[in-house]
Amino acid sequence: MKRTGTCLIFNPSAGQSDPKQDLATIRALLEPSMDLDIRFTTEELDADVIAKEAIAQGATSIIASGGDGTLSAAAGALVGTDIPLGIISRGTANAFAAALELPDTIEAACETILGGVTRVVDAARCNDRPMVLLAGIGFEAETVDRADRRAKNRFGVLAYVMAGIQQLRELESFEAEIETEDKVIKTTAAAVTVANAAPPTSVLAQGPAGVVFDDGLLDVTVVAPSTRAGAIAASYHLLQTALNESATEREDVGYLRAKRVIIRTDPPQKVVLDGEIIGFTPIDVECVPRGLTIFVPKEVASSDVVEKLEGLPDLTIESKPVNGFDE
Ligand SMILES: Nc1ncnc2c1ncn2[C@@H]1O[C@H](COP(=O)(O)OP(=O)(O)OP(=O)(O)O)[C@@H](O)[C@H]1O
Repeated sequence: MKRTGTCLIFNPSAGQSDPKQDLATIRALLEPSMDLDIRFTTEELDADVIAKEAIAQGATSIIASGGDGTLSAAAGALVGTDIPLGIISRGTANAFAAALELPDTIEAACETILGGVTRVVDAARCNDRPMVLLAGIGFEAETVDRADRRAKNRFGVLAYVMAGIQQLRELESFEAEIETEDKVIKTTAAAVTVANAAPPTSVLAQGPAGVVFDDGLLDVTVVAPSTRAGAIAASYHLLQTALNESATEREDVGYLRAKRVIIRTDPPQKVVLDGEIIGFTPIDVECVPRGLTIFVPKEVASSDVVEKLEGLPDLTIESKPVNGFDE
C-alpha cells in the first residue's frame, strides 16, 4: 500500500542542477511507494510556512528538497513536533545533510526516506527562533553575509571559502561573556559558535571532538586568535580536528557544552542562525532535547561530554552561587 499524508516541499530555484529534472527523479523514486502532495516555495513563501500549513491540513510527514535555507526552514517548523522530516539536499554547501550525517545525493536521500527509519535528534531555540544547526557570532556571520547569491551561483562552495578569506583579512576581536547554567566565562574572541549539529566544514564549531546532536547539550566553540596568521592556523587546525574527529588542543580555541547559553558581546556582533543573518548579539540559545525527528539511513554513535577553556585570552571563569539563569 502507498504511504499517504506526505508533503514534499520543493524549492524550484535551489542549487546549480536542473530543478525540473531533479523533481522528475524524486517523483520517479518516491511516487511508486507514496502519494506526494507537492508544494513549491516561492521568493515570498518559505518552507516553514508551507510545512506549518501542510501539518495543519493533516500531513503526517514532510519531505524538504532545496538548499540549506529551505531545509533549515522546514526543519524549524517541525521542532517540537514528532512529524518526521525527509531531507533531499539540492543546494550549494549542503551543510544541513552533512551535519546530520545524511546522504547528499537525490537517489540516496530518497532511498533513506523509503527505508522509513527515523531518528529523534536535538534541536534548539535561539532568541525564540528554531535552530537545528548553529548560531555563529563574529567571523561565521560575516562570512555568510558576504557569500551572496550571485557569487554562490558562479562559484558554489568556493563562494563561502572566498568570503571567509576576505573576512580573515579584517579579523576583529570582541569581548565575549558566555553564561551557562553554572558559570560565566569572559574572554576576548574573534568567533563564538553555538552548535546543535555542524558539518566538518563549519570549522568554527569544531572545538570538541564531535558536535553531538542527541546529547541534550549545545556545543560552544570560542576561537580567539590574536593575529591573522593565527586565525588561518586555527581554522586549518579545526578543519583537521573535525576530519579526524579529535578535540582541539590549541591555546586560542576553547569549547564547552551546556543546555542553555547566553552570549553577550562588546561591541555587538552580527549573528547568523542556520545560515541566515538574524541580527546582533546578545543571543540566548537553549537546547530542545529530542526536538526533531528525521529519516536516517542508520544509527550514529554519540561521544562523551567534555570542555576545555584554558589558554583563551583574558579568561575569567566565575562559578555562579546558584545554578540557573535570572529570568
Ligand atoms: N520559487 C522560487 N523562486 C525564486 N527564489 C526562491 C523560490 N523559492 C525559494 N526561493 C528562495 O530561495 C532561497 C533559499 O534557497 P535554498 O537555501 O533552498 O537554496 P540555495 O540558496 O541554492 O542553497 P545554498 O544556500 O546551499 O546555496 C530563499 O531566499 C528563497 O526566498
